[in-house]
Amino acid sequence: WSDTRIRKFKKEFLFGVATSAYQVEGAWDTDGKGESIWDKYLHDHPELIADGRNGDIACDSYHQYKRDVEMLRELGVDHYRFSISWPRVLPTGLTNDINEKGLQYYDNLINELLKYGIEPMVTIYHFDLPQSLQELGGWASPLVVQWFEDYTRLLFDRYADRVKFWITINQPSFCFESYGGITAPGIKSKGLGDYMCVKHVLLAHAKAYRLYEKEYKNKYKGSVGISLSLNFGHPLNNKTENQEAAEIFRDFTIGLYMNPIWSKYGDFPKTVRNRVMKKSKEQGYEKSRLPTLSSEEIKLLKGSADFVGINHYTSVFVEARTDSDEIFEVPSLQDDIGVLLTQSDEWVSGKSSWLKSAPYGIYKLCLYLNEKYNYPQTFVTEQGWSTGTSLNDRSRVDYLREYLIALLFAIEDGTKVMGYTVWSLMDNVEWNAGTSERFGLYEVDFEAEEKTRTARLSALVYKRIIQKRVVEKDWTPDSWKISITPRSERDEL
Ligand SMILES: CCCCCCCCCCCCC/C=C/[C@@H](O)[C@@H](N)CO[C@@H]1O[C@H](CO)[C@@H](O)[C@H](O)[C@H]1O
Repeated sequence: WSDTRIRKFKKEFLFGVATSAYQVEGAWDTDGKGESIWDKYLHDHPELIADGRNGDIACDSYHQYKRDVEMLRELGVDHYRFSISWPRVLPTGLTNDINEKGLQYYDNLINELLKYGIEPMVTIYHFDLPQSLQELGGWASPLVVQWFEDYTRLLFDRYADRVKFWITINQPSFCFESYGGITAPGIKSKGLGDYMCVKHVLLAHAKAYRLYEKEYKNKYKGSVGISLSLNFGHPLNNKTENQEAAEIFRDFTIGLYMNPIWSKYGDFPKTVRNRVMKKSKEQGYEKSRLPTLSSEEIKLLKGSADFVGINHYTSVFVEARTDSDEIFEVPSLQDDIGVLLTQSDEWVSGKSSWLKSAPYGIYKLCLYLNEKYNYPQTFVTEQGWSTGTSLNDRSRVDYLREYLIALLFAIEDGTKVMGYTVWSLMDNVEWNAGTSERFGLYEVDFEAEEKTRTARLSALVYKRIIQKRVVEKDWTPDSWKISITPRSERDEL
């Protein structure tokens, strides 16, 4: 990015931060909340948590939500993306038992946000399925589509008058970790259960979208989208086989979710269907391990989103391999894709092993989506950087600035982006990594009873970017104290 022209985010561009219920709320069994798959998984397997800290208490946002909103006001954000815990509002997962105290908690949070002019952006599902539904088959069962629709209706009935941004599901690609035995519920069904899960997640999303479209949209005028994990695969070099390998990788990691909703003909990408079918036959399966979508399902899915939520953290290089079955488990997504992934040693590393900074990845991703899906409406719903504990998070500042600059270039080249959301407002429970990887603009002292939150350098820098709508590479704050800027003053800046 050598040219020095100053690029600005428009006034209507929304800046925000994100969290999710399991990662911040704590209060795992308070006020009638049911057990989630993450409660069970980490209670049963404490040895899997890097530093032994699970989500039982986390940031205690269930009790400290007013402090969370105060931090949002200090940052001066336009929106706050948070998720609703399904088992907190429906302890059995089904609507036979509605937990009023759970619903009240989100009422309070939403009202507190609106009181200060902060737009709530609600994720309906962020990985924490009620354990009782897991025992009935979870996301591998087709019944989950109806369960999800019933749960969603409850939320729309209760909150749609105040919530204008809805995200049905966070990252359907969770299926590959959940059914790869890596994350809750820890089921090992690679190349089979994971694909069933993807199909049902997409259908659940589409049903929720159609429900809003039919019964709530006219009245409340909100938008419903889905957040996808869209990291970018660059070919390792210009060799044709690596270019093709990168395209296959993108079909499996982007197209698998985007094609059914955003492509002209719908359905999973042809390359993915053909590849999994061929491998399945070779492996002795009569039918493809990738479930088919019926013509009604294709119709239901096509066009079922007002925006695509982009969760983008990093990039990979993709290299063609012919011997993938010797490297990866068979069957598995990795074997079906059949490529080798690497990251450059020159990319700065975050605290998470997979997280390296390659800002041009978001630019390339945006242009790829524009070309492939005809300039879809997007919203960056997550982007973030992990460190250890320190208030001086220079590497996060660099990461944020460089990615935002790359995003400005993508906007200039025609990408339709409504807003940007930093993961995360504060340090939280990073799933199996516990609190060993910190993603927060605010540091959280998990040892302290009140889970004290303190602004990091990145919080001050992000506040400044939001105020000025430009990314100033050399700006440093005079003091590390953060305080609330009244909205009226902010709007004058
Ligand atoms: C020499 C070895 C080289 C290996 C190179 C291969 C590395 C591939 C890495 C690709 C990235 C895969 C993992 C990506 C994960 C993220 O996209 C995912 N974690 C995003 O999920 C959200 O992230 C937040 C932070 O992790 C999380 O807290 C939040 O709940 C998720 O929504």
